Amino acid sequence: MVLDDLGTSLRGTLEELRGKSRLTEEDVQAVVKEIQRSLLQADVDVSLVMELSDSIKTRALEEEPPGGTTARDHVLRIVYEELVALVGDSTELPLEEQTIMLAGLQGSGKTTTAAKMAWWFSKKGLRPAVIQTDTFRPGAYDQAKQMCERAEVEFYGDPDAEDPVEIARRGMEETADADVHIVDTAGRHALEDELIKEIEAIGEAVEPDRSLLVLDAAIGQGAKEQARRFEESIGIQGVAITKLDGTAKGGGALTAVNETDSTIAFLGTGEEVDDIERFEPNGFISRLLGMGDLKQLTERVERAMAETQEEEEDWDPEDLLSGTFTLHDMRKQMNAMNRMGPLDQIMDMIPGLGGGLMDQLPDDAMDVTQDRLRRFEFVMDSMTDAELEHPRAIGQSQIERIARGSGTDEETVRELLQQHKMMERTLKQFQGMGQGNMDMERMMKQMENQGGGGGGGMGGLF
Ligand SMILES: Nc1nc2c(ncn2[C@@H]2O[C@H](COP(=O)(O)OP(=O)(O)OP(=O)(O)O)[C@@H](O)[C@H]2O)c(=O)[nH]1
Repeated sequence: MVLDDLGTSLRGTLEELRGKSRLTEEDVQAVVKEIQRSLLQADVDVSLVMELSDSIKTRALEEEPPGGTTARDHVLRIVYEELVALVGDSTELPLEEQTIMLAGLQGSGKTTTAAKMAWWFSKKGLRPAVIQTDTFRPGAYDQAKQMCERAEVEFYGDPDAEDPVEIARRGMEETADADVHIVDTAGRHALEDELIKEIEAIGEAVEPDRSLLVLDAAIGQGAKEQARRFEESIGIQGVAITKLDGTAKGGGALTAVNETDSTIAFLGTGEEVDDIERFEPNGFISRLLGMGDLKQLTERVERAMAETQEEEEDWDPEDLLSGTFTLHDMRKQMNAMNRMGPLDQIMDMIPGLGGGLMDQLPDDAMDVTQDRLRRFEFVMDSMTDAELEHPRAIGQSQIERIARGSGTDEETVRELLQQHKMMERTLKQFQGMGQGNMDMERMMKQMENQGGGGGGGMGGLF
C-alpha cells in the first residue's frame, strides 16, 4: 500500500539514533534521505518531496527538543507531523441529508466506491441510495445493482435508458425517501471534453452538495492533471483513493490531493462493500510508519514542552464536578473506566468524595457490565458531534437513525440518554455537596431512587 516500505526503512535509520540525546546534521540527513527515497519511489511529486524534506530538516535541527525527549522521539515526532500535514485533513462529511456525486476515469472504482459509501452511510444510521447514471459501460448497471444488494441499500438505474442526465433526474425523484443520494457517473479512458460535459450536466440536474473524485491508487503523475480538470469543471471537495489493498503506490493520488488543495474522504481497500475506511490522517500515518499510535508520542512531547504534569489522555475525575456534562464527557468516562477500573475506585480519587462514600452503596451498584458499555459505545459512534454535545436535543427521528446505524435498538439509545440525564443530575448534586451544602444521607437516597427499574442508583450508570 502507499509508501509501503517507508516504515521499514525509516525504522532502521531511527534505530541508529537510539540512546542519543542530540541530533547531528548527519543524523537528520540520513532520516531525510530515507523519506525522500520512499516517497519518490511511491510516485509522490518531486517538488512536494523536497518541500517536505526541507521542513523536516529545518525543524529537526532548529526546534529544541524538550528535556527528557530522546533524539529518536524528537525526529520521529517531526516526521510524523509533517507527513500528517502532507496528507491533509479528512474531507468533511456531515451525517445529514446530502447528495454526493462521484467522478473519475473509467476503472478508477467509482461504481464500487458508490456502493461502499452507501454501505458506510447506512452503518451510520442514514438511508442512502445509489443512482447509477453510467450508460457508457455495458455491465455498469448490473455491477452497481448487485453491489447495492449486497450492501442492502437502495438502488436506482435504468439499463434501457440512454440519457444519463435523465436517469439522474428520475433517480433523484424515485429515491426521494433516501437521505443520502450517491450519484455514480460514467468514466472514459481519458479525460475527454465529452465526459466533462456529461458530468457537468448531471451535476446541474442533481445539484450535489459535494463531489468526490475517485482515484485509483496506482495512478501516477497523471492524477494531478485529472484532479485539476475535474476541479475546474465541477469542483472537487474530496477524493476517494481506491485499491489501496494492492501493490499500488498511491503517491500520485496523494500529490493530486495536495496540489488541488483537496482532502481525502475515503480509502478503498478491497472489492467487497465493506472494504472502505473513512480517511483519518493520524491513524493513517501511524499505520504507514508501522509504529503504533504516534499521535500519543506527539502529545507526550507537547506535554513535556508545556512542562505540565497533566495527563491529557487520562480523564480527570474532578472535571465531572465543574461545568456542563455532555455525552462526550460520558464517553471519556467510559474510556477511563476501561483503563482505570471501576467507578467506585475512580470516585475514590476525587478529593473529599472517596473515603468510604462508595462503601455505602449497594454491592451490585458498581457492577459495570462490559456488554452494556460496548452497546453504548456503538450508539455513541453513530451520533454526530452536535448530538454528543447536546444530548437533550435528540429527538425521535434521530433516535431512530442512531439505533439503525449502531445496529442496536431504540430502547438502547433511550437507555443511554436516560443514563446521561441521570448521571448529569447526580453530578449536579455532587457539585452541591462539594460546596458543603448537600445532606449526604438525602443524596444517597436520591441516587438509589433515580436508578429506577433500569439499574440501581449511581451504579446503574452502566
Ligand atoms: N482490490 C480492489 N479492487 C477494487 C477496489 N475498488 C474497485 N476495485 C475493482 O476495480 C475494478 C473497477 O471498478 P469499478 O467500480 O467498476 O470502476 P468504475 O470507475 O466504476 O468504472 P467505469 O464504470 O468503467 O467508469 C472492479 O473490478 C472493482 O472490483 C479496491 O479498493 N480494491
